[in-house]
Amino acid sequence: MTTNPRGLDPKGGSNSLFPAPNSAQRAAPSLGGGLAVPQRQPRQKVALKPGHSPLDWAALNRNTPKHVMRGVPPQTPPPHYIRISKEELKSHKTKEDCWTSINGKVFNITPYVDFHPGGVGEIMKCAGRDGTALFNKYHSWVNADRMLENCLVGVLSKD
Ligand code: HEM
Repeated sequence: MTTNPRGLDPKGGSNSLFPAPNSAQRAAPSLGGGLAVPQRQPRQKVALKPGHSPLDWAALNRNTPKHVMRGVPPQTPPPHYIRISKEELKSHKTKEDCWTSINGKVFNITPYVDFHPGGVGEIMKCAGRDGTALFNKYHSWVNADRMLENCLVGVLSKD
């Protein structure tokens, strides 16, 4: 049987494998030559409580008044008027009353904690303090501003 130059068999026979079984473009099965492919640890999946998917989080945001998500009285001025000191931030560090700061913004993450795909233990590491570095270490691609927009309490003061 003849094959074309790329080793493809137009009739789809056993020669049609591409890349060819011994090609350098294939990942090496293990030891013994070929390309070395770094083996990643399997992702540790966290089981969230029922009703805590990202879609449920979106629904909660749609159906809950903003001041409730912010955890503030209804007449509280909008977030850009509210300055929050580090001391004040520190006083909100329990699961029932949990704030964190990311990129200078202070969020009430109390309603979000049980929705966190990385688990409660992980997100609580940023409770009551600036969580920017931890946040970026694990998932700099996640858009916290968007995900937590209704939970924005105010702005972290510089002093
Ligand atoms: C308010 C802060 C946070 C928000 C909004 C947030 C949000 C998220 C989101 C959306 C994911 C899913 C990402 C994906 O599947 O691509 C995730 C996963 C994760 N988060 Fe967070 N997170 C926050 C804080 C933290 C902190 C402080 C830590 C660590 C100390 C952390 C550790 C993780 C880990 C380990 C995962 C799992 C990553 C994986 O499945 O590979 N997160 N988080």
